[in-house]
Amino acid sequence: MNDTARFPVIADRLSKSFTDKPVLTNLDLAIEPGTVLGLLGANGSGKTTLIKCLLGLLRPSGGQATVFGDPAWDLSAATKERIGYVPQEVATYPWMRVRHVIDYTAAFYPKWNRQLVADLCQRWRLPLDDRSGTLSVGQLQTLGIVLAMGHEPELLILDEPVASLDPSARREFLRMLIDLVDHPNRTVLFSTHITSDLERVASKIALLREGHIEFCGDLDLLKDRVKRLRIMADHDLPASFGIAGALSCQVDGRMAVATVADLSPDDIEAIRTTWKADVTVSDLNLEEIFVELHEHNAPRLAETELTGAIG
Ligand SMILES: Nc1ncnc2c1ncn2[C@@H]1O[C@H](COP(=O)(O)OP(=O)(O)OP(=O)(O)O)[C@@H](O)[C@H]1O
Repeated sequence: MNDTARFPVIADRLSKSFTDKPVLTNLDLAIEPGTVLGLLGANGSGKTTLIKCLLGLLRPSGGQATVFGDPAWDLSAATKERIGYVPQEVATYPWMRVRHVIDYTAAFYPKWNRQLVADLCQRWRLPLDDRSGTLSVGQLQTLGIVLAMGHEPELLILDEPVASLDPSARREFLRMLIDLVDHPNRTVLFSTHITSDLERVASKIALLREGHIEFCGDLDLLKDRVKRLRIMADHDLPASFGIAGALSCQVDGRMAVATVADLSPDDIEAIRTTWKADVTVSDLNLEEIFVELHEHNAPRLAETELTGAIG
């Protein structure tokens, strides 16, 4: 089986620049079927650009992307029927009533699950008789989700779909997402800044930084790779104290707190003996890892698998 048959979504050395500004640079990504892939990146890192390139809404400057084997820039109607997309800003015809927006969208699809749509509208209390132009931002976002779900897509691409949802609507949405992927061939690409949502529903995480996918894999693997060390030496540490490859390191007298990636147990033992120090190792949550990587302008994670667990 070739890769395009195995992976519903592939980006192969995908690049996208706007005039002379590179946003994506030789980006590689392959999403396995049945995955909820959480896409995480700083504002302006290129998440929407990547999503639009995958959907054929932007033409790449280099490389290529395929969705269900079709070139993303030239998706067939049959492939489009297998995709649901919730954009960052949902646009509808503002003069249409909500129920007419739904009927109008349903008319484009040979298969439409009216019961599912009715259930979702009821759960989210969508005012079906209101004109869509009068909906609040959050209501419009739920309508966008309903419209993307009606044809029961195999691939659902969500670009910050929950930013404006209230906590109960967000919880409902996450529950629905969990139900949705309880199906071996359903795949979800989910871009959001709400890391706790990703910890709840994402089976894999892709970190987008500096135009590349810096890490793509299980959240647990990412947590295994990035750890916090608290080092207490028996004498003051020099201001120049550092750990090779540390993402960040703060020194205060005898104590140092460092965030490290891919440090081996031998490296930790070396710190203990060199500095006659107690070293405690702790886990970080996804938000802390994200902040470490972005706020401290940390070096990129090496694209290697961890060879030995730290701890
Ligand atoms: N049509 C465009 N023309 C010029 N520059 C653009 C265009 N679209 C996006 N950009 C630029 O590309 C960069 C990436 O934007 P993009 O919207 O993909 O980021 P993002 O990661 O989705 O951000 P956010 O998290 O804030 O939504 C930004 O610097 C943005 O200004």
